[in-house]
Amino acid sequence: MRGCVLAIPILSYITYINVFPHAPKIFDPPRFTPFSITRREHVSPTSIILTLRPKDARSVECEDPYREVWGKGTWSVEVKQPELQIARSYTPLPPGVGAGGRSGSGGADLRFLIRREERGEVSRYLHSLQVGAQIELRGPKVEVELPAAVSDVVFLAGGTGIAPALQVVYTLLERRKEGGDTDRLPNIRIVWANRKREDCVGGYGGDHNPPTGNRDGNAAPGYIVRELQGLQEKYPENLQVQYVVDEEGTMLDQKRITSLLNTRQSDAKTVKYSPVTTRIDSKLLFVSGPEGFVNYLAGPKKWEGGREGQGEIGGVLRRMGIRDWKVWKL
Ligand SMILES: Cc1cc2nc3c(=O)[nH]c(=O)nc-3n(C[C@H](O)[C@H](O)[C@H](O)COP(=O)(O)OP(=O)(O)OC[C@H]3O[C@@H](n4cnc5c(N)ncnc54)[C@H](O)[C@@H]3O)c2cc1C
Repeated sequence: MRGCVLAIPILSYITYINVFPHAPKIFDPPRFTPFSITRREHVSPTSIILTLRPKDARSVECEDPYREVWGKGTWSVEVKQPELQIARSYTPLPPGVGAGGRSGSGGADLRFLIRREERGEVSRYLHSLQVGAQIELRGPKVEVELPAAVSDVVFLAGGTGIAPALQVVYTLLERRKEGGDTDRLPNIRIVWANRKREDCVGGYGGDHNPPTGNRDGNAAPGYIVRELQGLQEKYPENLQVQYVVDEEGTMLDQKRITSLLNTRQSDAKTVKYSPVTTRIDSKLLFVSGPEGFVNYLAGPKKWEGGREGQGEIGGVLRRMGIRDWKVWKL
């Protein structure tokens, strides 16, 4: 029996090195891995995109070093602030079709959308760094493993919560298509909510057209909007994106969510107390963004056994009595 237990990992390792003979490991938790900043782009008054490349030249030569984790679902890495010795999580943006494109480094580059928080320790540190600076990352941490059977995804994203939405599109549409799995491409609907138009310039869709006379109507779309538009052009049947902007009075309310979920308002009954995760694997409803955004729409996450868990469904979704969607708070 003992031999059996040992043989399984050894066999898996041999299979792994046969399939990926030169696959170097970029990450080596619990250690941090050094990367350097190769690009720094301002994408709104409060946000930048940083492109990072591993300092180890061997990993840069690797064709697709994050292949395994991209096959799973949404993931994050921790970034260290060396002076304070603290770390925060950030979400790699997938290789883009619009603004970013596949990196010239053979795919080892990682891009991050980073919002500067007033008085935030790590986000202010990241915003202060210039091209050439070194950053240390640890991970990857899979946040949500996407089930094979998924047929419908609704993604409610606030601010930088759009990063995991792009990851879901990448894993479920891009990777599946690349793998020839075109029969299993799900239907994905994203709503990207921002406080200000400057965070999503040029982003219109659904019932939301540029107001006449609006200066932004003709402005070049922002970085992430371009990426979303590129994906929509590539997957017109499978991807819809709507934008809501607080300062323009468009809202992510019960009516909008009801229409996204294709449930009639009269079907939305109040439930008493339902656990967040159900056994449904085919319909996934993500709520991703700052704490206040997630709390308002889906109720707070909860500390369970020393780690942050999903908690109960609360907020708007609880009032709607969502039954046949599996809800994930990110
Ligand atoms: C899985 C995961 C993925 C994430 N992905 C991303 C991503 O891709 N991009 C991204 O930008 N963020 C992302 N985040 C959020 C990120 O991890 C950080 O929480 C965020 O950058 C703020 O960290 P900070 O150290 O700058 O702020 P902190 O120092 O932790 O401060 C947090 C908040 O408290 C406020 N605050 C701090 N000190 C004070 C004070 N003295 N008085 C009053 N208020 C104060 C700050 O203004 C800030 O709003 C992610 C989080 C998770 C959990």
